[in-house]
Amino acid sequence: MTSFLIDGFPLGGDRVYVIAEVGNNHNGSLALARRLVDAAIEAGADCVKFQLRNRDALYRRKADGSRAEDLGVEYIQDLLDKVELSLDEHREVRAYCAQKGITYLCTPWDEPSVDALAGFDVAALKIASADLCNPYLIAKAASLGKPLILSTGMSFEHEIVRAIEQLKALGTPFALLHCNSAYPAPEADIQLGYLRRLQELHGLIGYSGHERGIAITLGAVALGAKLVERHITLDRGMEGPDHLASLEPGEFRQLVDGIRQLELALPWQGPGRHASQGELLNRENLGKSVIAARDITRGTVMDASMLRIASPGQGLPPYRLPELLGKPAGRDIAQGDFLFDSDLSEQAQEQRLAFDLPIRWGVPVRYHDFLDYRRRISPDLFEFHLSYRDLSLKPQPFLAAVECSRLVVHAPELFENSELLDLAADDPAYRQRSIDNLQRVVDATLEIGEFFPDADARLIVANIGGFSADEPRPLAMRAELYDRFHEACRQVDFAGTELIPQNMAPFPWHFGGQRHQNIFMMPDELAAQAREHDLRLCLDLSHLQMTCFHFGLDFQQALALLLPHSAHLHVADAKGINGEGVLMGTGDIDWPAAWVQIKRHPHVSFIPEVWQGHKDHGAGFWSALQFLTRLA
Ligand SMILES: C=C(OP(=O)(O)O)C(=O)O
Repeated sequence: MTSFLIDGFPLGGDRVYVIAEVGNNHNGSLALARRLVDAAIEAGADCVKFQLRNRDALYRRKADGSRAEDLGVEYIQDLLDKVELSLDEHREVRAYCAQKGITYLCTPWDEPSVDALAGFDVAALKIASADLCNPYLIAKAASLGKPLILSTGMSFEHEIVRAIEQLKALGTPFALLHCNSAYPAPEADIQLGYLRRLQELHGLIGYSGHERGIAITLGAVALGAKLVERHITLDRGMEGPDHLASLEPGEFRQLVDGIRQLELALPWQGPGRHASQGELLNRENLGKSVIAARDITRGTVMDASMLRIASPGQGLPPYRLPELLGKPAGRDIAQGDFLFDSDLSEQAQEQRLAFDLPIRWGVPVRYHDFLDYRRRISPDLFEFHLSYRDLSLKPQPFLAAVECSRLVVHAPELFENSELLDLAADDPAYRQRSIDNLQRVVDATLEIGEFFPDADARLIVANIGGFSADEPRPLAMRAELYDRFHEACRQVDFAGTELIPQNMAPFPWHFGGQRHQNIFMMPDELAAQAREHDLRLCLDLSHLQMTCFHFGLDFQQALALLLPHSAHLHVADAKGINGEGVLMGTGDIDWPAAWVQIKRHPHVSFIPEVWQGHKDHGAGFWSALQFLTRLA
């Protein structure tokens, strides 16, 4: 086991440990040292590190006390004369770090410095590259019983192996940092790929970088570095040995942000490659499928001339076309229709289906498939998912009267000119267009409503907006966003329809990409909105689960809070933060517990809203409804 804790931080996990190395960049000034601690905290570092030298012990002296050295050593010694902090000042810096709540680490450059740090209650010790080949200092540092971080710059592999063997024999937990000890280090000398070799030698590796910029250090993280050390300075132009190889605070912040992004991007849920939820959405829209090249009547044996490949990607993928050849069509397939898995089986399709469920249920439909569904099921409701194009169609040709006790219409998310519905938009003109669009949805709902004479309610589900592109809006803005939404609603003539805003997940997908949601997301806010504004909600359980997952909330508690305020449910499971709409039982929701709660609220209705449920004549919806029937 190579991982260990530094001050409670588990090294070796998904999160990278970021060390802001002050080294001597304080230039001997206690005030500057404190400012660098503040800058490191501000930049998001996990730890701030210093260097401690006992100059008498560290450097040799001739018998006469002189220190005549080569030019290079003399230059370094002269610089160090100017930039050291006294031991008392180091103690003050250590106390300042404790006060500010950031881990303090230090590199002792000699044995008396190890002794001094023994009194500092350090969480770990760093061994500089210059001491990797110094088993005496390594042994002395290990004697404190703390974990060690060792840099491997300026050394040869046999020296690294020797240090590893020494520490293993001592039983000291340690990490090894790949490093090139030039300040700044030329890119071509860094040999970042050596990280892979280092990882073979020892499982826990990191990178101590002295190059310019942040790209190479980010690359080190991509190659497996679990610790990263970079110098921090307030001004790269200052005099001192390390400033030129340091990052200024803004750059350090960019480095930390980049590392945190990589932490999200690097984990791989193998084996194999899985398409993400966002990709699946895009695959549906952009991908290709097998479709009928002409009308195929039931029983006709299919051959290549009857099939072709076209977009979108909602049917069988192109590489499965050969499986259909020689099979008799199990149904009448119209030219342009997708072919599905069910077209590969001999089983009769399109039989009627019935579900025995304790609350009112329905399925999502588009105008063009409504009559198909109506032939196969007798649900309590249909939920029409409208696109903005549908709003310019007359619904009459697509519909027939039904005896449903409820009508639900899902407003389009996207309108002309790629504009999302946003009743809380910053731009008043944009908001006005959203209001007008919502009014068009109301008008369409009234027309569809004529086919639902027995409906007790004509509900309009809407994702009402309040999202942002690059980052969440400040918390303090939420009240204003809600106010804008309510003001917008006052301008719509609902004419006997009822708007039920849908709760959203923290990162909704728009145009196949991720956004940040700011309102109608947190359970307590949703409940307060419903109470204070006499609103009923469309509660999307998959969104709710993702919200609870992201913010560490209890899903069942949130459900209990929101069911009394809900008119209608979208029922699907969710996995993690982005696995939206997965089939029940394949995600994170405890369904038996959720279903017991839902059954206590007979006023709600629901549709299964599982991802791609409509495909293959609603195969996903039927599985979802059967799953719930078994729970009921
Ligand atoms: C010089 C140091 O380390 P590195 O060799 O990683 O630059 C140090 O920790 O003081």
